[in-house]
Amino acid sequence: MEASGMDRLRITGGQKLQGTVTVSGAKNAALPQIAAAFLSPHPLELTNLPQVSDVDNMLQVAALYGAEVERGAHATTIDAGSIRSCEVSYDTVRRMRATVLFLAPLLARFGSARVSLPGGCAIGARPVDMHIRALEALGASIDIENGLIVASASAGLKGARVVLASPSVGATETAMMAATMASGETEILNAAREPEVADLAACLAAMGAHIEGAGTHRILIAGGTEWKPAKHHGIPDRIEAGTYAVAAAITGGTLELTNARIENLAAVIQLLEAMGTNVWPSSRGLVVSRNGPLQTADITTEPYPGFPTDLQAQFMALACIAEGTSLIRETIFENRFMHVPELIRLGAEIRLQGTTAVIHGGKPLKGAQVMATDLRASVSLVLAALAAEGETVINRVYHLDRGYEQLDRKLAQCGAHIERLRD
Ligand SMILES: CC(=O)N[C@H]1[C@@H](OP(=O)(O)OP(=O)(O)OC[C@H]2O[C@@H](n3ccc(=O)[nH]c3=O)[C@H](O)[C@@H]2O)O[C@H](CO)[C@@H](O)[C@@H]1O
Ligand SMILES: C=C(OP(=O)(O)O)C(=O)O
Repeated sequence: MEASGMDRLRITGGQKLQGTVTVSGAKNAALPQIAAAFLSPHPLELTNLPQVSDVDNMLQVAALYGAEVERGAHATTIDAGSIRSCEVSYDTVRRMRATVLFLAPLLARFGSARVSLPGGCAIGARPVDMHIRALEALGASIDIENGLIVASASAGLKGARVVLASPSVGATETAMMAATMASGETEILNAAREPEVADLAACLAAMGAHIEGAGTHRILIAGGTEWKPAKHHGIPDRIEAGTYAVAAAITGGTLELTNARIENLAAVIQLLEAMGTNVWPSSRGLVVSRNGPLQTADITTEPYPGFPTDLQAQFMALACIAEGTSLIRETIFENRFMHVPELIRLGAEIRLQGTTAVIHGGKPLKGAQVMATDLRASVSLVLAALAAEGETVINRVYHLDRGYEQLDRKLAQCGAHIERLRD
């Protein structure tokens, strides 16, 4: 049955999760790769694609530009041979910020593009000034007109040094994609080092691009790519893996996370261990287990390889269970504490002091009706509910469906008492 926007999740807490969870492909790797397909007139086949609504929406937007999109369960082929650099309505793109990633490929391929300026969202204002500065450094002229980013480079983009003011993931991806079609070489300095950036580079390389240094602060891209048909298998979702690791820790259970890549989770594993959870590699991924008491934490979100902002809300739920005071500082987004009032509804004691959350853990959590306004905030409520006494109903499940493939089924298979209430 199709998931509805108004579905709710009912969770009865108290079960120790046991079993195996298969980690899906990374949403945040898939989204830029769908945009990258626009650089080439040849088909790009993406495998290990997660079945999440953000991917569906991104593919729908690709189709609006004229791409031929074939969709399998965990794969897609995007043929951008006959796309147009047209305008897609704000209503279509406002649901997803990642659609701004179509700007660079459209501009690089057609010499002009008009893409809706994405709005802010629940976690922050999220401007795209660094994307724009990067394209300007490559020779584009850019104006903002009636809510649109209007970009042109009639003489083509020219390779250059692009120095990012901070290591933005999206701006690094924009610069890297544009540079593959510029004339000459581009050097991106202060580049984001996230694994999803390196995976985009691997995808672009399979398509014919020449890129060095992705995954480091300095990326070199040779322009003038001769594109070819390509196939790329995306990396597993490190944020989904981290979320299930917290599910094991918060319930005092044991989960094997198949496909999880230890090398992309170093800061997360270090923190789990510091909080009293055991983590070890298995032949298929990693195992996370807790049977002793949880310890408090002192967490600061940072760009990769630091602790990821996309796991901040989940670890806040975990800190609520640890006896004593934990601190969580959010340094990436200015408003990413929307889960705090809802965790308080479940009985947590949390005080906000500017960008720091002070969690007085160890108070018993009790089920309640809750809802959240973004993906990771929602999943933190699911995690807290797994550890809470009694029944929790989480509204607005569509936030979860944006980025978690079959969350309810994966948790139920490991013993969680979780049920999707269809609208
Ligand atoms: C689809 C995707 O991959 N999303 C991820 C990506 O988002 P996204 O690519 O949007 O995140 P960025 O790394 O660009 O943003 C980091 C910070 O820089 C700011 N900024 C960014 C661009 C810009 O032009 N100007 C500016 O000020 C943002 O508002 C934010 O405060 O990385 C974030 C940080 O790891 C993750 O939380 C998101 O899950
Ligand atoms: C913030 C996230 O995604 P997006 O950048 O697509 O909003 C996320 O995945 O947690």
